[in-house]
Amino acid sequence: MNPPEPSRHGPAHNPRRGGRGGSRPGPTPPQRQSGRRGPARAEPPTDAPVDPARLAARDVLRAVRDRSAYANLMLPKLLRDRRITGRAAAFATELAYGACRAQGLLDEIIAAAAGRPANEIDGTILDILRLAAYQLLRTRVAPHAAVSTAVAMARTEGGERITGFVNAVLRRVSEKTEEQWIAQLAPTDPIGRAAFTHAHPRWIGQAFADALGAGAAEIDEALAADDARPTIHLVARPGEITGEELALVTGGTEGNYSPYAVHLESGDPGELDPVRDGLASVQDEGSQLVALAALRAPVSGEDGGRWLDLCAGPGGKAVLMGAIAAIDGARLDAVEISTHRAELVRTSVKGLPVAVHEADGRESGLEPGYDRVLVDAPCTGLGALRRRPEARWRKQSSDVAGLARLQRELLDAAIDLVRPGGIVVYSTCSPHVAETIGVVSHAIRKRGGEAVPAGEVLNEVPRAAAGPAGEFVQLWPHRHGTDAMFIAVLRKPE
Ligand SMILES: C[S@@+](CC[C@H](N)C(=O)[O-])C[C@H]1O[C@@H](n2cnc3c(N)ncnc32)[C@H](O)[C@@H]1O
Repeated sequence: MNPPEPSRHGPAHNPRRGGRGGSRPGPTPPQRQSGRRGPARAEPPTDAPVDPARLAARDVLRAVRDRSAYANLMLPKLLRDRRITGRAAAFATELAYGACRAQGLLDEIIAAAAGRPANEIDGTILDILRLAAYQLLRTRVAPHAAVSTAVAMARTEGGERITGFVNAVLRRVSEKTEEQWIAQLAPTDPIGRAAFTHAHPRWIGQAFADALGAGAAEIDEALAADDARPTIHLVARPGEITGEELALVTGGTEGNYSPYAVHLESGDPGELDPVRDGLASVQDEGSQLVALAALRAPVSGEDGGRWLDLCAGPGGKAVLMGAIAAIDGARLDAVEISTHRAELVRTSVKGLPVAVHEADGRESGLEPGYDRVLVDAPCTGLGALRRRPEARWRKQSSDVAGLARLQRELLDAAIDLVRPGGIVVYSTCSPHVAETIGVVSHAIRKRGGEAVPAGEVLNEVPRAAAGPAGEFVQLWPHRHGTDAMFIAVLRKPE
């Protein structure tokens, strides 16, 4: 079997794709490509055995489709169970995550090549076609290897009757580059086109464009960054290790904004000593900035050290706030509605001055008078799609209204719980304006108070102003290399 071949998708940028920039289609050498290439014409399939990496990727696609599994939970377990390591593990990861991210785009191309909608193709065969189409269009894998392994998998699934179909569809897919397929199939309006090109549902492209507002011309860049494999972000635990030390120990690079952030290109963070020893954990740098904003924003009068995290599970921000509370002599209450997630918070805050309460944040029963409250609200998660490969194809625009209602209620409860002159930070890992500016503007209209310019609290972060007067912060993968976190800082009227 051919050894796994690296993707053209690099880690830190959107490295797409051979053929962009006007390379002319042409005959393709059968072996590994470097840089641009023309259409990846497939050789006749041979009866190759299928390697463990492709089988693992196929099984992930199947579990995602069949059982609504999460690819980023399923794959690491499967690799461990099957003892797939090294290059093979990296190849399986690239294929599984890449094909999940690109699913909608791949389905349009497969449908065009098959002459029928993707949802009319048997699911197990569609998984195989997606996997092979991904290899043909977005990696340097030799086309004959992509096709022959797909045909071999199809033979196991459906016998000889299906191999001809799979072979014919993939041959048609391989006759064009990704760019040529996009030119043929993409809608012509700018947002529809950008969404199609960067493999996002249209409504998400529209939500990004709405949130970019005056910056909507960046839509291509924004969706491209959201479609690229993200780097791993670690957070150094304050009081235990500095960001600089963590970067040295792990070979990573220090973050751009958070003093605790370290970025790694790849690898399994669970294998790192500082992570094993509880000195560091995985947390997007944008999430670190949320916790920092909650602790840095100036309260009126003395900070009495009574802090609250109203939506704490699984506990990333509670750990960072709790570690700083330990240094500052403060105490944090952490509320979480889900039993399982409250337990995760309990485990991660052990040894810190944090009390975990399993409760509905809208009626927590906690004594009002907090100096600082963080509402890191449940949301659509549209700002963290790059870290959840299949998520963009599962979410529905109809989820937004119900979440916005819950977000307004949680923010209202937070304002009840904070003392006059105290600070409420409202954040979402979604840039959708109905979940961000819409919720905060509603609270200010209803409850009064002022928005403290979040950009002043996080003055090290450039080009992040959002909202009617630029009073909120909206982070973006393409501008900041973080998830698309929204942050508003409110001070309760005295
Ligand atoms: C965006 S996550 C919070 C992430 C967390 N702050 C962290 O950094 O790890 C939102 C959390 O709110 C919880 N949640 C949902 N509805 C809630 C409610 N009514 N009261 C309290 N927590 C709620 C969800 O279970 C979820 O764990």
